[in-house]
Order: sequence, then C-alpha cells, then structure tokens
Amino acid sequence: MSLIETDICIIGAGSGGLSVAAGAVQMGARVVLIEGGEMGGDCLNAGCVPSKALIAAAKAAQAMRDGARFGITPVEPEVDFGAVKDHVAQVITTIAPVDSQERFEGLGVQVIRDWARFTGPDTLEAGGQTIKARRFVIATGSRPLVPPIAGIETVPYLTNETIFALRDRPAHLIIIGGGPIGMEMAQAHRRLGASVTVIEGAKAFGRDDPELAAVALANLRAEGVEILEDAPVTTVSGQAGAIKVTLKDGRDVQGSHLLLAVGRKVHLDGLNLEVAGVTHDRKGIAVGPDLRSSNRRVYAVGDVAGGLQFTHVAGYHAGIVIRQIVLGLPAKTSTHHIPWVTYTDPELAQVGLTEAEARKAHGDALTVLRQEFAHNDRAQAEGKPKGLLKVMVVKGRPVGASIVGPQAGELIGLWAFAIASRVKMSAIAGMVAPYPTLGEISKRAAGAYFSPKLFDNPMLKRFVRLVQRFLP
Ligand SMILES: Cc1cc2nc3c(=O)[nH]c(=O)nc-3n(C[C@H](O)[C@H](O)[C@H](O)COP(=O)(O)OP(=O)(O)OC[C@H]3O[C@@H](n4cnc5c(N)ncnc54)[C@H](O)[C@@H]3O)c2cc1C
Ligand SMILES: NC(=O)c1ccc[n+]([C@@H]2O[C@H](COP(=O)([O-])OP(=O)(O)OC[C@H]3O[C@@H](n4cnc5c(N)ncnc54)[C@H](O)[C@@H]3O)[C@@H](O)[C@H]2O)c1
Repeated sequence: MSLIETDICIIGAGSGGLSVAAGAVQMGARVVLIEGGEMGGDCLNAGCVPSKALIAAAKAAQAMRDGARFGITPVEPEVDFGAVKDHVAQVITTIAPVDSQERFEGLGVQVIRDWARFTGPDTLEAGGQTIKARRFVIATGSRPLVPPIAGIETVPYLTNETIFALRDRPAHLIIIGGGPIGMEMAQAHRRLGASVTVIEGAKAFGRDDPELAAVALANLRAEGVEILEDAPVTTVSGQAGAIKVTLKDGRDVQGSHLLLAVGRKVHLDGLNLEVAGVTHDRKGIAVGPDLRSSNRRVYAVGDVAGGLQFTHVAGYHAGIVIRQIVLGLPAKTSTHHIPWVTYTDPELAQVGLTEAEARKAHGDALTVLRQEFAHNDRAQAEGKPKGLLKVMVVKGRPVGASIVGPQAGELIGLWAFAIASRVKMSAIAGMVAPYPTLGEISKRAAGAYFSPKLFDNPMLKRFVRLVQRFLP
C-alpha cells in the first residue's frame, strides 16, 4: 500500500467536498479528494438537479391546463413520462462535467474513486493507498432515512435515490413526509398525471410560517394533491402496484407506489471515525461554529455537519473551512442569514426569523410588514396574484423575511443580502426597482415601513402646510 502525503484530504465529492477542493487547490494547496459513489453527490445525481428538472417539466404540463385566464383553451397534456425522465437525465448530463473527475484533475486535485476509512487520527485508506494529511474535511452528506414503520422491510418503496429512475408513471403515488422533498415531488407527479396522496405525521411545510404554508397547501390541494396532516403512519403492507398504508387513526390509504420522504440520515457508514477520535451522534459529526470536530485536524461540511441541509449551506461551509485550513485564518459559521426555498408552485422562501420566532425574540420591538402579490402589477399580468411577503423588522433593519408566491426563491435573495449585510430598511425603500417586476414588492414593503411616519404624521402635515405657504 503506497503512501500519499498531502495538505488537505477531502472525503466526499458532493456540493461541500467539491467546493472545498476547487477553492483549496486553486489557492495553491495540495488536495486529495475521495469519492466512493458518483461525482457530484446527492445534489447533482438524486437531489436538487433532478427534482428541479422534473418540476420544470411538470410546470410546462400545468401551463397547458391553466390557459383559460389568458384566453387560451385549456388542454389536458399528453405526458410521456419516459421522455420527461430523459429530460431529467439530460439536465444531469449537461451539468455533470462541472463536477467531474476530469475537471478536478485538470485543476490539480488528486481524485481517488473509493470509499474512505480512517486508520488513525491523521491517516486514512482509500483506493489501496494510505493518505496522510495535515487536515481532513468530511463531506460525506446524507442518505434517505427509512423510518421504523411496521412492515417497511417487506414493502417495495422509493426514495430520492430511486424515484428519478422510474420510467413509468405511478398510477397513485403515496408519499410519507410533507417536508420539501415530499411536497415538491407530490406536486410534480400530480402535474405529470399521477394521483398523489401525502401523509404527514405533523404539519406539511412544517418549517415554514404556517400562514404562508397554508397558501401553498391550498394550491396543491386545488390541483388535486391529497394531503393528510397530523396523520402518523403505523403500518405499511402490500406489494409492487398495490401498497396499503395504515394510519394511527385506523384509516387505510391505497396506492401503487410508495415514496419515503421523512428526512435524512447522515452518511458515516464505514468511515471508522472512532480510530480518528471524531465524535458524532445521530444528527452528524459534532462540530463547533468553526466546523472543526473533536479531532483538531478534522473538519466537517455540508449535510454531515448536522445543521441545515442545503447545497448553498454546503458551499457556505466550504468557504468557512477554506479560510481556516488553507489560509490559517479564523472563521465561524452563523445561520441567521441562510435562506431556503421549497420549489412548489407557489414557491415558499424563508430567510432569518419567521414572524413567530421574531415575536418571541423581540416582543414589542418587532414590526411585521405585509405585502400581497395581488397589489403587484406584474403578478396580475402573469395571472399569479396569490402570494404574500412578510418582513420582520427590528430597529429599522430586517431580521427575517418570508415569501410565498411566484418566484419567491428569486425574491428572497434581496432579503438574504439585506440581513447578511445588516442593510437598513431605508436603503431598500430608496432602491429603484424596474417596473413592472415582482421585485417591486420588496421595495413596496420597505416603503410601507416608513408610510405611517410620512402619511399619518400630524407634525409633518403642519410642517408641509407651512412650507407650502412660503414656497415661491
Ligand atoms: C430530492 C432532494 C432535493 C433537494 N433539493 C435541494 C434544493 O433544491 N436546494 C438545496 O439547496 N438543497 C437541496 N437538497 C439538499 C442537497 O442535495 C444537500 O444538502 C447537498 O447535496 C449536501 O451536500 P453534501 O456535500 O453535504 O453531500 P452530498 O452531496 O450527499 O455528497 C456526499 C458525497 O460523499 C460520498 N461519500 C459518502 N461517504 C463516503 C466515504 N466513506 N468515502 C468516499 N465518499 C463518500 C457520497 O457518495 C456523496 O457523493 C435536496 C436534497 C434532496 C434529497
Ligand atoms: N428545495 C430545497 O431546498 C430542498 C428540497 C428537498 C430537500 N431538501 C433538503 O433535504 C432535507 C430532507 O427533506 P425531507 O423532506 O425528506 O425531510 P424533512 O425533515 O424536511 O421533512 C420530513 C417530514 O416528514 C415528516 N415525518 C417524519 N416521519 C414521519 C412518519 N413516520 N410519518 C409521517 N410523516 C413523517 C416530518 O414531520 C416532516 O414534516 C430537507 O430538510 C432539506 O434540507 C431541500
């Protein structure tokens, strides 16, 4: 077994690992990157990319049903489910070169295609080689959680790792879990012609503001997605094509396919963390805000670091770790400025505190601004007037924003920037937004923060009357 000595050894070539590798090698560090599965990890192969490609196809199908308001005769689209999957595969193939072994080797990274396991605090084995590194970055991501439901071991089920390979449309897809995976897949499959039932043990879109979640839920239901909430599952039974899910209240739900979307389990299998002295639990590797583990040579980024599980968070983590292990500078993560978006129609987006969280944290110091999409001219023109922006403001600065509506994921960017940069509401109110754009809604919300001070102010009214009397 040969020995490789390097500055940085990264385990996992998904969103987090690839970002660390690309940054570190281009700044001059020697980097070894180890990947046991597919380059690109979950996001490219079984997560963000295929799900958004499927959602895009579903949106095209839905547009054909929704033409009436524009004077276009609605038609029920003919969906070639296999061809939709070709489109999904094509999108992955088009993006894949960016994450490929060839590209990273071209940048100067030594890529090893194998499953890594630690053999000591500063050594691991992969590809028949021993790798000794100054610093290690664990970026091994997560896998779908299979809940301990009675009967699950005997029933065929899908997860995000298998559903995108289905070539035949499920007649009736049952989805357990009403989080982002469950809800995005539910609407996409419904729009592509499947019957869909979502079974959620608590509340669907449970991490989002309930008022905004209700808007998205109403639209999914109107499109025919059956959503059962507060409905814990006790048993599953049946076989391929005939699945039965029994709820705690005794109801049975029958369907042809079952998708599990009940959260994630961090991927630590076979890493042999004990010999490396890396502490971990069910939620992930135990790290501080600097993402350093109990072994000072070992850091964790992305899903495996036990916090928010998003591709942009893995990328953010990568920047924090690169600063420390490449440049030797201190850096710490925070979460108050991290946005997330669920890509249903309407989209649901959040950054910072929700209204309930802000009320708890700031009490009477909180001002909540509300802007309906119905008052936005572009939303009206597009026939998408349903939606709401809420901005939580404390002492003239936003501390949270929640959006449900068309393009909510694009609109949240301004608020993510404002919160990260501590921008004042006056700066957003002073911005000139092009007309007619959905983005005007943000400026309008900021303007609304000042309108009581400007329009309901007797002192100002008296002052204006005085000025008017003396103005030449
Ligand atoms: C259906 C779905 C949709 C999603 N949509 C979005 C979205 O729209 N936006 C968003 O921000 N996030 C989304 N996510 C979440 C996003 O995919 C993850 O947060 C992101 O991929 C995490 O990146 P990571 O680098 O931590 O892990 P991963 O991308 O999972 O990469 C980990 C890599 O490590 C490898 N590995 C594991 N163990 C070892 C080992 N011992 N040795 C070598 N290699 C190993 C794995 O094979 C894998 O390639 C979605 C997730 C799913 C499941
Ligand atoms: N648009 C995006 O950014 C996006 C999309 C998909 C996934 N993701 C990431 O992937 C992660 C995983 O997504 P997810 O939807 O699987 O997980 P999740 O943890 O966000 O949601 C799972 C849901 O399943 C419910 N649940 C759990 N056990 C259950 C049971 N036995 N019966 C019924 N319901 C049950 C939970 O109450 C919860 O609402 C997300 O948290 C997110 O970080 C992001």
